[in-house]
Amino acid sequence: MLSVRTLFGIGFLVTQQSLLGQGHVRWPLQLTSTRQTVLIADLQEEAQHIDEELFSEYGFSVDQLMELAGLSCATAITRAYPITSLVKGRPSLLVICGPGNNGGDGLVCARHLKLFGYEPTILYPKRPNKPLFQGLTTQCQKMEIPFLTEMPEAEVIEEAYNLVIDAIFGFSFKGAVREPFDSILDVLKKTTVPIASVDIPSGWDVEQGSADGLQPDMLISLTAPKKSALLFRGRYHFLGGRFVPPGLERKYQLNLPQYPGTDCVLQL
Ligand SMILES: NC(=O)C1=CN([C@@H]2O[C@H](COP(=O)(O)OP(=O)(O)OC[C@H]3O[C@@H](n4cnc5c(N)ncnc54)[C@H](OP(=O)(O)O)[C@@H]3O)[C@@H](O)[C@H]2O)[C@H](O)CC1
Ligand SMILES: [K+]
Repeated sequence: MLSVRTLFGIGFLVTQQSLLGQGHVRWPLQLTSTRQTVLIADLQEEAQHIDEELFSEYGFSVDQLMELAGLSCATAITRAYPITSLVKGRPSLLVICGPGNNGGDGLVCARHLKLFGYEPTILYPKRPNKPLFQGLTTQCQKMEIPFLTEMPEAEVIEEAYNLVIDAIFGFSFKGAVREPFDSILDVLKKTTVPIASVDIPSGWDVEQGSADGLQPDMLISLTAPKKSALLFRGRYHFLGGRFVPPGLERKYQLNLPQYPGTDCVLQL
């Protein structure tokens, strides 16, 4: 059971509901599980600022961080759903990629999962006309990962796949879901196959979540859990994206937990 604590000099406990009702609660929010306590990127803009500073002030490139983010996701999936635990005859997975960097994380994740012995299939309906995403698509094709041309029905997903990886939207999602992703999310809400969401369950408001939205079995928070992660009710919550320099961690008071040894993921 998750509990939430705000620390405004003195610590006191509040309920999740009352906390989430306050749109402008500032840092730090804590997310406590039986394993770890981590602080949460409270506002959508803060998650975006951290991301921008990694590129502008700290000299990273998008493809570098995306590679580490996608590798974290693939590694976390191997921990939660080892091949030996999968119920279908083949270790088949469906990876659904959106039009932004969250979708890029999904492509990288699919490539690593293939190397780890899984059989991913990708749905990538809206592809940005940028060399980064074209390169990631080519890499997946050369890894002999099939691409679907349309979203399968919920029953087909249930028959064919052990897990759906939701890499549709991350922290830049805003407003009502536009097509084709609206129909895709409707199908995902109907399926009983477990869903692993990259960074944020797609369709959820980054801060407020979504009462009637996806209910993934797994969430892989990247850099730091976002505020809506307080509403995650699935079985597996992992932290990934082990690339935050100490100065940035101090500036945003991230107080990230220690990753064990050389691991790129941590179960929360
Ligand atoms: N620092 C890190 O932790 C890193 C995280 N990474 C990953 O990047 C995403 C954030 O990526 P970003 O490209 O900023 O945004 P998204 O992937 O969340 O989505 C942007 C696209 O989504 C479209 N969009 C937005 N809202 C809607 C909507 N309501 N309906 C349909 N489509 C929507 C938007 O389209 P526009 O037409 O508005 O342009 C964009 O195309 C983060 O969450 C991590 O997963 C990086 O990989 C590395 C560093
Ligand atoms: K997502």
